[in-house]
Amino acid sequence: MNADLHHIREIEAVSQGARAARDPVVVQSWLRCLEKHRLDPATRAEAYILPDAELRQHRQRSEELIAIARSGIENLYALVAGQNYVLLLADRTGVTVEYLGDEAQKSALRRSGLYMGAEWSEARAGTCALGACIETGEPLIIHQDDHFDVTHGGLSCTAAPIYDSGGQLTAVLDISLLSSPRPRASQSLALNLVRQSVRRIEMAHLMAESRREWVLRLSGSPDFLDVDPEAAISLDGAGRVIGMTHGAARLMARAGGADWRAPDQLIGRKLSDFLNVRLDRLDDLTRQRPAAERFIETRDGHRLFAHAIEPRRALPRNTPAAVPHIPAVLRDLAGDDPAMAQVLRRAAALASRTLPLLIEGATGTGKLTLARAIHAAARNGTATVLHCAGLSDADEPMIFGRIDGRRHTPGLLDRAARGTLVLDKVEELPLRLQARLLQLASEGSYLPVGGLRPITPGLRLIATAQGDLSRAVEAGQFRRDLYHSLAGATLHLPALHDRRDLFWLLDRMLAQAFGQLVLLAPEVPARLAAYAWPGNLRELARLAETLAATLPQPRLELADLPLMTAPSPGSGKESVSLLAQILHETGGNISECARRMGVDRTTIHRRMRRMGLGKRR
Ligand SMILES: Nc1ncnc2c1ncn2[C@@H]1O[C@H](COP(=O)(O)OP(=O)(O)OP(=O)(O)O)[C@@H](O)[C@H]1O
Repeated sequence: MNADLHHIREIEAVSQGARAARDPVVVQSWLRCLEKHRLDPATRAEAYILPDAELRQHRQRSEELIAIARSGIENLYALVAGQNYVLLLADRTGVTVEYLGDEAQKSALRRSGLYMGAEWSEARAGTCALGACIETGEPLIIHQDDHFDVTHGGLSCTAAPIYDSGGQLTAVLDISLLSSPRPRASQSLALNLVRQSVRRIEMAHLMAESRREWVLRLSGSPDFLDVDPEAAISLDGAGRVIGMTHGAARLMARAGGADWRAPDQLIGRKLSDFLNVRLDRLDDLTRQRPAAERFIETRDGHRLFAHAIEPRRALPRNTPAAVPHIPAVLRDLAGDDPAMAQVLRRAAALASRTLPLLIEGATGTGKLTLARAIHAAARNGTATVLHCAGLSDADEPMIFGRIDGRRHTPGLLDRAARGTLVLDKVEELPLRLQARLLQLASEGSYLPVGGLRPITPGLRLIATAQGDLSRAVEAGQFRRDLYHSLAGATLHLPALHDRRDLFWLLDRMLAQAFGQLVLLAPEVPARLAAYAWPGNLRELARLAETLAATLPQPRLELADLPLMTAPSPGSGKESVSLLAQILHETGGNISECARRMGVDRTTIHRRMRRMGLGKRR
């Protein structure tokens, strides 16, 4: 019987209750394919690769995870170098958002779906390691004809789930081979490696999140406790669990008779429900004492070794969990605006990493300013800006330097070494220079003009683009490979008319330019809010400068404003005072009103008095 037919018959037999000589996870996945996903084993489906725009959305949602997982993935890839393994990081829907594979095998890998953007959900691809791992939440191997669809019958795939610190499955790490030895057991080492990488990724994630909390790291043996622990738990000031690695979730579930699949049975509970540890004795478990003396017991009687790590800045006991630290250079870029707060939180998390960043936004939204602030927040060296608009092929030596015989004329990249290179308006880069920059973006090195040996300048790359760079890719104006290399993480800056901190920004700009606080007449805010600000922050900054030069006194009247004719999209607020409107929307809640307008409560009271608005209930 032909092998494909044999495979289909085996699946049919399993569906009718026959016992199969297969790993039970494979059998259960086959049954899900038939019953839940309604797939037909006789229908072949090639690997599905998402269109670019959709992939981009998936990558954006996973950016922080990719940033944290990247070094773990790279280490794993280095461990299996030369053995034809491909590494895929998929989000929780099964879409590959990060990929490391051999360039030489690229087209074969793409055809087989071991590639960026491939969707490996069980519902789409049938039994496969990524899909089955998402369905079961467990590490597993799907080897050759374990795959439901015969199309994937040559692949051997091993995957382990990555859980976030709240206990939710957030991604899957997969290590795959296009062709592998016949015995399934050949992949046992791969399973251990991928498990270990995932454990370290989760650990790095938890540690990055928990700088201001106590973290308790645990291990069955004291030997690797301080360098490579098995599990970790973060705690609030009252000794309640606020975060955990998956290893810790399993351990606590076992110790406390809870279900690790129900994280709410673990998060928020007292640590003492699971471990015999007193919160006031955590100090005894720090590295002040030798690891072998730091043992504790679980509630179900297992001995573990523990390593308690103090909060970076201790919080008073019983205070709620602290907000992540955002360096002042970044915090200074916005008032109280939720979209900006999110951008700045992500920027702070990404600042100290080497991952290339892409900052997108309309003209004047502050892309270059943000790029410089990210550099200032974390890196030594200088931030060098390459203005891509107006560059031509003739600028190659200016950028890459030139080697004539033994003479090296350094270029901009040499001068930028060990700092940050900002590629400003990268969408304007001519195609030839895009090709030249690809090596820098993907491998970190470049060839000077006339040079034979690549130079590795140790640069962090930040690119800025006006609008959506993926559109330029789709229009064939920007290289796709360069785009993927640059967009390690993407930050989107909102347009000014969508920001809630317009008045905070204006107050600050006017105060700086005028030398003291400038009061706004009651009608002014509504007029400013009704305007579209097509030039965004640049336009606001210019307005502040002009006003500061022309205002006779520190008070801004409607008549002082220039003619501003572009109405804000959908605002219709021209005739309504913004303050009155927000007061109405918030039911007269002064604090909320102050928060929304990006000013303090006294300012609201003062403006209300000036506008003759009584305090409403
Ligand atoms: N966070 C901010 N607070 C106050 N002013 C800002 C801020 N960001 C930018 N600006 C002002 O806006 C101007 C434009 O900023 P920037 O050059 O960073 O924008 P951009 O998005 O890179 O612009 P473009 O795409 O048009 O080159 C700056 O010169 C500065 O005056």
